[in-house]
Amino acid sequence: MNNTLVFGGSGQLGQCLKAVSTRDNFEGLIFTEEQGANILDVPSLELLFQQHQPQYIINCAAYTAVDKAETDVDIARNVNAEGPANLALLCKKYNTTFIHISTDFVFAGNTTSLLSEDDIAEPISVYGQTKLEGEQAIAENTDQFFILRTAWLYSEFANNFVKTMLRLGAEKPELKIIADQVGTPTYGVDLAGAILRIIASGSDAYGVYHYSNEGVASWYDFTKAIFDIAGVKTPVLPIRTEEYPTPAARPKFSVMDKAKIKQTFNINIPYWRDSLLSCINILAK
Ligand SMILES: NC(=O)C1=CN([C@@H]2O[C@H](COP(=O)(O)OP(=O)(O)OC[C@H]3O[C@@H](n4cnc5c(N)ncnc54)[C@H](OP(=O)(O)O)[C@@H]3O)[C@@H](O)[C@H]2O)C=CC1
Ligand SMILES: Cc1cn([C@H]2C[C@H](O)[C@@H](COP(=O)(O)OP(=O)(O)O[C@H]3O[C@@H](C)C(=O)[C@@H](O)[C@H]3O)O2)c(=O)[nH]c1=O
Repeated sequence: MNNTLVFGGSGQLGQCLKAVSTRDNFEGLIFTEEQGANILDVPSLELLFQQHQPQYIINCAAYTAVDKAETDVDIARNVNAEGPANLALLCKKYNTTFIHISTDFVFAGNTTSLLSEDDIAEPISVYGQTKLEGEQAIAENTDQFFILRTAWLYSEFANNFVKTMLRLGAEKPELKIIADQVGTPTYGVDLAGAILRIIASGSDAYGVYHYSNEGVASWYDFTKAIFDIAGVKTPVLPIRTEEYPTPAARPKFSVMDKAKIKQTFNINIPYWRDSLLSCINILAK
């Protein structure tokens, strides 16, 4: 059995990991937020590593408020860059494999071809910049790491775009949603399954991997699908990015190539709309 410390377990992906590990009888995950773990508190982290001698850690902890990060720069950098650096140093010291989650927002989004792991990352937001700094800090401080870049995460847990749209759809007479930002929605339960598969494989094919669901959508397409599946009749109007000003810029194109993770770990990735159906069915219960 692998001893795996999970950080950020109370967040969306952390809750997906709890649900999927229970569903699949995957043993050995230790959810450190239940003991108040803070990835910025190095002495407490060291005690956790000493106590559990983990083979793996999974870092789901992050500062994810994309717009707020533009003004909360120091906090975002602490959590997204300094925290992963702390964990990487301990992973090196304790011979632990580090599984870290990053984002499509490390890319500028000014291309139109599928983004591979080797493509240049040039973030256009503080959130994206601090997440990239976190990736770099990990690679500088340890060799045994898997960095999984994912995108547009949603699930039945915590706050996310699907829940926001269902709420706004019930409150507003119509919604205006950006149609010229294109990416791929990702069901957190699918991503959690992929993370557990990497651990189960025992693989040492360390490095950066892209994982989202299959297919392509704009935020507008995503919203139309949410309403279609959930039976929400509220009209949805497609708009340009300029018509919905936000503090943080977002990539216009962030569709990722998943060939590397599929081939390395023999993973089947569901089409985004199929997974959305599963999630909305659960939310409807
Ligand atoms: N959500 C999305 O759309 C996407 C997310 N990602 C990445 O996926 C990962 C998981 O995201 P998601 O689950 O949605 O994020 P959430 O915001 O739902 O969860 C983040 C978690 O991190 C915790 N946290 C914050 N600061 C600290 C700290 N100093 N020490 C310990 N825990 C801390 C939060 O706890 P608390 O609430 O108590 O502060 C929260 O439980 C992140 O790395 C994110 O960047 C990538 C692409 C898309
Ligand atoms: C609420 C709303 C949003 N939008 C647009 C704004 C934005 O471009 C897009 C998504 O909005 P949100 O702010 O909910 O999503 P956002 O927080 O930008 O989502 C991102 O989160 C981080 C953590 C990631 O890592 C990314 O992969 C991505 O999932 O939808 C509209 O066009 N109309 C609306 O009414």
